[in-house]
Amino acid sequence: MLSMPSDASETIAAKRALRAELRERRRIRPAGEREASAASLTEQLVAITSELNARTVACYLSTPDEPPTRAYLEWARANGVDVLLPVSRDDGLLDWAAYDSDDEGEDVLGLPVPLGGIVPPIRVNEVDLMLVPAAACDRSGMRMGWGRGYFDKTLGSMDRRPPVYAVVYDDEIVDALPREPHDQPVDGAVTPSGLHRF
Ligand SMILES: Nc1nc2c(c(=O)[nH]1)N(C=O)[C@@H](CNc1ccc(C(=O)N[C@@H](CCC(=O)O)C(=O)O)cc1)CN2
Ligand SMILES: Nc1ncnc2c1ncn2[C@@H]1O[C@H](COP(=O)(O)OP(=O)(O)OP(=O)(O)O)[C@@H](O)[C@H]1O
Repeated sequence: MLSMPSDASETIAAKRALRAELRERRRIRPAGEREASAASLTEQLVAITSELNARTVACYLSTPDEPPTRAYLEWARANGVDVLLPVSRDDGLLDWAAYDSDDEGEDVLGLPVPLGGIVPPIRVNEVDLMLVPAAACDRSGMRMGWGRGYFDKTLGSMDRRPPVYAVVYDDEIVDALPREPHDQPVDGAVTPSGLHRF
């Protein structure tokens, strides 16, 4: 792991290097390991949703390399839990769409999105739980994403924040991450091995 950088440009470079390493690690993660962890990740996502008695959650539609969320999303639909999913905009902000059909398209960055309607942006302020994608998080709760600041801006603009949990693989919880002033912390992480509160 990299040493802690001291100034802003070093921090940005350190994040970039770490993201490249994490992206590669996800890319080469053996399919067998991914599949073996999928069921326990789903159980953990269901457990935190049930524990918080969440009626509405924000989550994401996973890409093949990300910790898989689709089985959880199906559970949510079958159990009357409303789900909002992010749709990247090219101005750096997120729209949110309801998970109300299996039809998928791609957003401006090529990420999977539901083809249901975009909901009024205020709705994300009313969710009971946010399950956010991340590249890594550290034991103090710092989250590092994929480098466009979508979730920092979303979380930074919310005045009443629900519990926010990053969804990552176990080896993506690290001791310390390079940190910039705008970085928004999370309350914990959900991994295949369990729930981690920071
Ligand atoms: N499934 C899923 N949906 C999601 C996210 C996600 O992480 N996963 N997002 C979570 O925020 C948003 C999209 N975020 C993105 C952030 C960066 C890049 C990207 O292309 N990054 C550059 C590297 C930039 C850098 O290192 O500075 C790259 O990968 O080449 C793509 C999407 C919204 N939807
Ligand atoms: N609240 C904010 N207001 C304005 N710009 C921001 C804000 N948060 C982040 N940014 C900008 O977004 C860029 C990416 O930020 P950062 O590297 O922290 O993203 P990230 O957390 O990895 O990405 P994401 O949230 O999309 O997963 C930075 O260059 C930063 O200047």
